[in-house]
Amino acid sequence: MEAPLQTEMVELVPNGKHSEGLLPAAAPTVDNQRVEGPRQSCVEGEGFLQKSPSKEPHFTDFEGKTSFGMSVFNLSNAIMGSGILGLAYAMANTGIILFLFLLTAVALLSSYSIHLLLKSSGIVGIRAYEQLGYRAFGTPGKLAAALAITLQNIGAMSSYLYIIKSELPLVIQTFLNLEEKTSDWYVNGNYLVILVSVTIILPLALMRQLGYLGYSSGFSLSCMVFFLIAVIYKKFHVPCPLPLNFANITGNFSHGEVIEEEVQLQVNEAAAFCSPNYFTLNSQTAYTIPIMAFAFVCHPEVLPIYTELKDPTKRKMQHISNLSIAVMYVMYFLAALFGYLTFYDGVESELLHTYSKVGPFDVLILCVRVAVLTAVTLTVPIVLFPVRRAIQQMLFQNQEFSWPRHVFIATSLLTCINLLVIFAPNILGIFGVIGATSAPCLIFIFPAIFYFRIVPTEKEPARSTPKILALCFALLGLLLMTMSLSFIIIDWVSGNSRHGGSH
Ligand SMILES: NC(=O)C[C@H](N)C(=O)O
Repeated sequence: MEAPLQTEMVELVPNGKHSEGLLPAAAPTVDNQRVEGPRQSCVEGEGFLQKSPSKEPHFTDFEGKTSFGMSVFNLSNAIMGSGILGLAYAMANTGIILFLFLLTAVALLSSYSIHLLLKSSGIVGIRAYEQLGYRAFGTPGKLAAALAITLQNIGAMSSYLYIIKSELPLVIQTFLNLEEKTSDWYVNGNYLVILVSVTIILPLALMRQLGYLGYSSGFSLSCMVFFLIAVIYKKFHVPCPLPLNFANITGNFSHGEVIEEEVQLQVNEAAAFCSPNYFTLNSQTAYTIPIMAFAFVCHPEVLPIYTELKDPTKRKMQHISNLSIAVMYVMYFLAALFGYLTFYDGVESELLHTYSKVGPFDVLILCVRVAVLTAVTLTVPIVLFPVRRAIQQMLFQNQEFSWPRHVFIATSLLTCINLLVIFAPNILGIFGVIGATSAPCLIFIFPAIFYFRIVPTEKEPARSTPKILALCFALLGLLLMTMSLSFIIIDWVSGNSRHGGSH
């Protein structure tokens, strides 16, 4: 890859975590009402996005260098993450048609919310999500946005560590040629996740600058493409029902003489199990919107990517967003469809883990596991950077850089996330809670209310169609959030979760 391209890439952090996203960039706005002070010299990772001092990043005079194509790549990278692993489960609980309808709706709404963000930022010349919050509602607005981003990133990190907890034991089991899972510590996900956190993630998270870690953004995206190809390939090579499922659904295989009707019944049951549902509703359907919302979150990265764009215009950035969302929409649908059509109702909330039913020694699945594990392990420290920065911004705003504080925040964050992952029964809880709280805030509620406040009434009166639409959008977000949260809580209380994949 050419040097200039690399420079552009390194400025972005994968899974939507831009290194500058949480900075109070010293961007004096056009009509200078609520603008934050100059950037703190103590901000970590400064070298990660070095600009010449004469060219203080300003939305209007900042000279972006990133091409259209590279921006599509960067934004796709920001969208794509662990969310893709939960979508097949969502399809199993909605049916193909309802899933397609909901996925389309979330993708379209996501694109509309980017439109709101771009329009608001165009008016005030701001290039970070929190700053829009600050501009709209002052410090509470900024804190709310920072909190939602922090929560979203903590959710993303937890889901990554959860993947380590569930997949690493399987990889080790395969390498050690163990047919059955033993109780040894080296195949215990909880120990392994702590081990990986301490030996790999913590040292990387302690770095002051991200440096080359930024390059792994492209790597994670390639791993997910590899994962998708494997899912499609496996659909045509994994039998349905799996011997395990068949035994489960028919139950009494070995009981005495099997009379002809029983055989027929079993065949019918197997056929019913292995035919797709087009429209289903059950208690787990409540997780669908949160999983999809989680999967489409990239909104904190849109403005930084816009700032980096060459010859930026709102229209161009909207095209970039629409294209990235469209590409991810296709990938998400294919992964969900083929994952579902491989296991049908037997699919687990973390699709990759479901392949352990196929057989522990499958080479293709082993390679996918190793690739995904490497990608998520490298992504955790990158996602941790903006969270630490947000915490520093919120709690230690005007203080110099301090190593003890730097180390303390990273260690505490990792400890909390480890505990969360060890005690979380499955990844669905993470997708559910984050997808029902911070994701709707970042996608629906905040862009709409920020827009409502930021666009001046002289330009668009409060009762103008775009503003009323924006308010309806915020209300829709609030409704989805309340509904999803209530259904998830009801599901927990009634304890009838049927998802697999716990360890
Ligand atoms: N960027 C994020 O916060 C989550 C990402 N959309 C994912 O699916 O993992």
